[in-house]
Amino acid sequence: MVNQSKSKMALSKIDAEIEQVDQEKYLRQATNYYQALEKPLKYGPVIETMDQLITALHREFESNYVNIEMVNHLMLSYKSNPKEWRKYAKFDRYTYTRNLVDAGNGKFNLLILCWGEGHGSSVHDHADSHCFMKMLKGDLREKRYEYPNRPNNSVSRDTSHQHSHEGDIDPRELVEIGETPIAVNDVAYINDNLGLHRVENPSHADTSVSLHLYCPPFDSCSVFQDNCKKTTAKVTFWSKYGVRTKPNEQ
Ligand SMILES: N[C@@H](CS(=O)O)C(=O)O
Ligand SMILES: [Fe+2]
Repeated sequence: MVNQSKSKMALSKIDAEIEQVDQEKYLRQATNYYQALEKPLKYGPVIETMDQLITALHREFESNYVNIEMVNHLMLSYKSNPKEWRKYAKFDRYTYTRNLVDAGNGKFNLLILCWGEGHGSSVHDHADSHCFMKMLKGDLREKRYEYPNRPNNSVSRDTSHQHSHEGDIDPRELVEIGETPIAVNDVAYINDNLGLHRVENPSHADTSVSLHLYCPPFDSCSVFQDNCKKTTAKVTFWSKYGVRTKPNEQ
């Protein structure tokens, strides 16, 4: 009896692990074709509160074949209500903060990012994950760049066959492909196939708050300098579930 339930437990753990690997594989492949959805789906569910959003997201991630359009829809459908997210919104004087709202059973991360006046991120990628970014308060400006040295983009085409000579200026520079303001309740979407980005709060008078969903979750990404130099950066949490993290829990 004990043995039987033990082996059942072991099996279901293996099943769960397989399921996660398959979902991860599926999500990574979907970054090749998924673009973005600007308007909510016509017949999609209406999301009234942040709790409803979180419950609906969990449901969406139960199966391996996550409906990414539905994830976009859910993020779009929720209308920002500061009372619901205030407890996660913790600011730092010097940099934007990343505050974990929900770890999505290991399948996605939902975070609230708090941007002080003029705060911005460096140019970065999203570790082969999907990134949905919904504005909750204030303004953010997103600048996009081509992903350097990635097959099928012009940066790698332009430079891969060139030989550099002494005195040459390194031709590799990040190529900007657009700049978009993101308004409250809008959702911006990016993945590494669409490029890199850098996000900034352009206001010197007001703070901004955004809600980010990453799937699969990641704990490091790449950061790029103007000359395309790439380094790995660990991403940390300023708080988890509304509680400030200690340095060893970040
Ligand atoms: N992707 C960044 C925030 S942003 O600039 O899009 C992060 O998770 O820290
Ligand atoms: Fe980002």
